[in-house]
Amino acid sequence: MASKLRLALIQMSVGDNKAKNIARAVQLIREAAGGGAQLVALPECFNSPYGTNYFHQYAETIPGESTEALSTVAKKFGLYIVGGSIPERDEDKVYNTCTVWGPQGDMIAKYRKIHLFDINVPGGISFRESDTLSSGNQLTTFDLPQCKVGLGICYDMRFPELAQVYTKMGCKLLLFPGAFNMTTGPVHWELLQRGRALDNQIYIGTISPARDTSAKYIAWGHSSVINPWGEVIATSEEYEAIIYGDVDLDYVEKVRQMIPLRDQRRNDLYEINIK
Ligand SMILES: O=C(O)CCC(=O)C(=O)O
Repeated sequence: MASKLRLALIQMSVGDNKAKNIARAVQLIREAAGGGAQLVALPECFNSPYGTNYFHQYAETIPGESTEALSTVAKKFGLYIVGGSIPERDEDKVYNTCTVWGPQGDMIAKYRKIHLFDINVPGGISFRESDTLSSGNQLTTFDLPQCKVGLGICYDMRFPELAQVYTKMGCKLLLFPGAFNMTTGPVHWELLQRGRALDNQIYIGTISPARDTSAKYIAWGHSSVINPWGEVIATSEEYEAIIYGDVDLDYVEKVRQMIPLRDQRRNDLYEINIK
């Protein structure tokens, strides 16, 4: 089994014109293909500004115009694409949904954010996704030739149980499209990723939109790849950028041999269960 995987994280600028957002995503995916990426990942809400007042307006069904574009471009360049997320309409509900596309243009996974972002930090940020979004109810993984990959979206990263369960399912890479903000981003964004990577001895990739200081919700940026040793191996500032990260699956095993947490767990005293 191949042990190397080149990721490209597309930290793209997202505006209020959906067609332009989709076109920009396609353009940057093409560029990432030229850069040798085997898997390209987009940010949370890549086709719509992030905000409860936008989700219904920008929501579409799957298939729909955004996901059709991803399918076409995945096939054209023979790539895996993790389509960040879009507001997905399904009957009377809207979800924050990530779709994954294989090199033949087929949808190989669909994940609906399971932990909705409802917080209130006085003087900082107050947000209630649950005012307009419904939560998904399923963990989701997909298989690459190199490894199994687990999916989460943004706030999902705060729940260590999710990453632990994915690890138990055999994932060696977790991807979190996410748009942290100017209150929680500076303190929590990198710490959470490094924590999840280190706890589980896996790779983590996060994909943010670029920062737009004129937007109502200002994204933190700083998309990154973390290795199983807890190191940041690729990252960025807040601007639009493609971040390449080279994942080495053999290194996962090396780290697990050096610090053999998996054999030292006290499953006689505690255990993470998969429902
Ligand atoms: O957890 C946070 O601080 C930010 C989460 C978020 O922005 C989201 O889930 O979309």
